[in-house]
Amino acid sequence: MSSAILQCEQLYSERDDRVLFADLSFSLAAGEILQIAGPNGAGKTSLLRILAGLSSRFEGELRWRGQSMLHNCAQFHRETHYLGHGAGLKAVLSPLENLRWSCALRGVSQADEAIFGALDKVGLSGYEYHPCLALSAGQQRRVNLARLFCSSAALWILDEPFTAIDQKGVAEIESWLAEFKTAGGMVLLTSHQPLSPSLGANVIDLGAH
Ligand SMILES: Nc1ncnc2c1ncn2[C@@H]1O[C@H](COP(=O)(O)OP(=O)(O)OP(=O)(O)O)[C@@H](O)[C@H]1O
Repeated sequence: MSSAILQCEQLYSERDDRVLFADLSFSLAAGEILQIAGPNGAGKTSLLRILAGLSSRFEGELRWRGQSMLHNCAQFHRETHYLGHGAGLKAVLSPLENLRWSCALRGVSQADEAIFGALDKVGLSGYEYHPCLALSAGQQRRVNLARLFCSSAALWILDEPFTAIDQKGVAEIESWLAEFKTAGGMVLLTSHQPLSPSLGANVIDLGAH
């Protein structure tokens, strides 16, 4: 029996009569990281949005834990955390309020203590009560990333998680990916920069599809 938890088979998508990808198949098992690479406009965000359930512009088969997502997409979305390439924050709210709000939206009951812990982990200790509009682009991105530590998702879907992040921060994010992988988590991400070889990530280049 296959150990794959996420299976994507023969995916096809087009935009304005241009084929983004065709006959694209891949799978993810516990502890695997898959990087979707490719030039600007290749369809990386489109693919992640399809997987996150935000777009239905595709053909093909998606399965989660052996079942078609046509039948169990609710379970898939409960077990998945998607971070888009925008910061996805309410600018007038503080990091603490944003995280409380996103936990509530996901139906996760998370004590403020855990949210403070997540903000500390992403280097935002001391910024918990600042309005997000007063944070830098990189700090806003870190608030977004802190959401991952307030969820118990099995799969992280991350669109350009390194955007606006400083060099030390990139290494930190890679260490979080490594921790998550070691704990059996799965990661599907886009990035224009190569990942550290120590992560052992597989790569699919949409430019080649
Ligand atoms: N909202 C939209 N309306 C029309 N076309 C769109 C829209 N969003 C994306 N596209 C088109 O779909 C194609 C794929 O876009 P997508 O954002 O998936 O690429 P990408 O590989 O993520 O690019 P980048 O590296 O620049 O982020 C592009 O040609 C783009 O013009």
